Amino acid sequence: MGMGTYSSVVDVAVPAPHSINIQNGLIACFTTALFVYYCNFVRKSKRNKQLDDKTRRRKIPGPGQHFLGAVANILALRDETKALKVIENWCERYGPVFQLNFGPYNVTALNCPEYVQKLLGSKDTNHLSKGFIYKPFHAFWYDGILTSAGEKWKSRRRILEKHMFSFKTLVSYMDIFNEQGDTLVQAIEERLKDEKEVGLCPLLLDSSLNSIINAIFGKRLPDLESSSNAKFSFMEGMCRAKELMAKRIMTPYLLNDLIYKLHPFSKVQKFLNKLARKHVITGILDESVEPLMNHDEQRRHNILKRELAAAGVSLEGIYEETMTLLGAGFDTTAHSIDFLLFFLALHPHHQKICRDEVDVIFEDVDLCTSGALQFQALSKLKHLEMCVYETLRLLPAVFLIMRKIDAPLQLEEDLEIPAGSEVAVFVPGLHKNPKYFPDPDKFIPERFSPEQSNNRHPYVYIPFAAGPRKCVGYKFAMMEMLSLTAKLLRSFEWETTDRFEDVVFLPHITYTPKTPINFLFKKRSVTNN
Ligand code: HEM
Repeated sequence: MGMGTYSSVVDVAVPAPHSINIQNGLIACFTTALFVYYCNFVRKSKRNKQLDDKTRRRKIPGPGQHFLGAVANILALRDETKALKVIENWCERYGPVFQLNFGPYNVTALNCPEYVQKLLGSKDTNHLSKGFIYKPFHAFWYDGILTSAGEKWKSRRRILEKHMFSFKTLVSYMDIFNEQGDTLVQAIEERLKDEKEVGLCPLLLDSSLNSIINAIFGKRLPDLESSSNAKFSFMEGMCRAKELMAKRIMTPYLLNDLIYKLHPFSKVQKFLNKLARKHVITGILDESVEPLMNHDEQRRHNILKRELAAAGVSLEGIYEETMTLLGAGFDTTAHSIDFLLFFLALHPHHQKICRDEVDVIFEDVDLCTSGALQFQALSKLKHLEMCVYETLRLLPAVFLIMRKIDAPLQLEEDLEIPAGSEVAVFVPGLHKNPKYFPDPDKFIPERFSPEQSNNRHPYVYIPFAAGPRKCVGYKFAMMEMLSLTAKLLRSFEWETTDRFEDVVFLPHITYTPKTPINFLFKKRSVTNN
């Protein structure tokens, strides 16, 4: 979400003067709401204790297992610049399973591949619903495939897999990634005229949002923004929505509907929702706004709308899936590319191996025609692919996965997580476990060579999750990361003045650098066939 680029959600302050009237009545309402929240908290704590006594036979350790633990844990995570490190430390300290009270929520964290497989690999529909942290997502993406469950989730997922992410459709996206790669190269060249150091985050966010909009609708960001006539850009709205979601998750009393309704954040949410609707309905879902399209784009044109409508999904349903795909796919991929370029800058030796690999491809007319990478070229980028995997191991954009289980989850003979529990997987807990990845903080792409990864447990490395709810866009994201980085490797060499240990990552739904990572690019002189 490029927080160095976009100002904080608190200063959105867009719905200005009359919001002050609301705040006058707010203090009285807030006291009432706090009381309701407290009652709810006591009720839930009692219920959790009953569940514990009834079903668990083994005592599970964890931070804050005392009278004020729920509050102590909130305080421990309050500083967002340290929150990710705090959870990493808990994972290291408490081992394969631990218990965590977070305000009124009692969370069981699974932290070893065997247990994680039991949860994420389960096909039992009672284990597929999402946990409480997804509540703020509903406010913006409604009940789209990321948050929905049951039959609705199953049928929509089937449609997306069949029509948007099938092998044939994925191959047709290569023209999008080529176009975005060339645009990115040009944009960097432009920036180099005035600036020595370039932060790529805003360019990458634009690029990945464009890729998804083009893939789903055969349109581009300017099509969407010019037709809607809104003052705030769509991108700015999306970034602020994510920041607001993150703030709500980290402040659990805001997950209470009554308190949230009275809080100024809900006003900001309404404003952002109105903005998104304006952009998306008039800019992309409205067929009367016809963009300029090439042949592939015409074939794909409004693929999501067409296929969902054919399955009887209403316009509202199409809107929620559109927002879900745009929201789930844009900053995850953009930040991952930013991190990959950062690691390649910090490790010039790996950058060189990747560039040599890319040069061979660009000089082969079957794999790269007139500078356009062909789909089959991507499978030749072996070292680059390992670098992508290693980047996603060290900085998995989606660091937390949660389920609310509606049936007990048996982990061991004497260890059962009761129905109704909130169960979490903190991805870096697995990815940084030295038992599976020796020297876990080091960037060593060779860990993902076939020889080194063949015997690894399949649930120890899960940047795209795993099992039935694995990321539906993971192949799309991999293609995008490989193609864009290949284009950059062909056109530039780069370094960075930043040190890894100085970059602060914030838990803003996805791993987000607090300030932009800066690059020093040097243009290469190469001519493409
Ligand atoms: C590097 C890029 C990406 C990463 C690391 C990533 C990671 C993930 C993870 C870990 C999940 C599981 C979340 C959970 O169960 O709570 C997920 C789900 C999802 N992702 Fe991605 N993702 C990426 C890119 C994309 C892209 C490009 C799209 C769409 C174009 C996308 C769409 C989705 C959707 C719709 C889901 C929900 C799937 C379901 O619940 O059935 N993601 N992603």
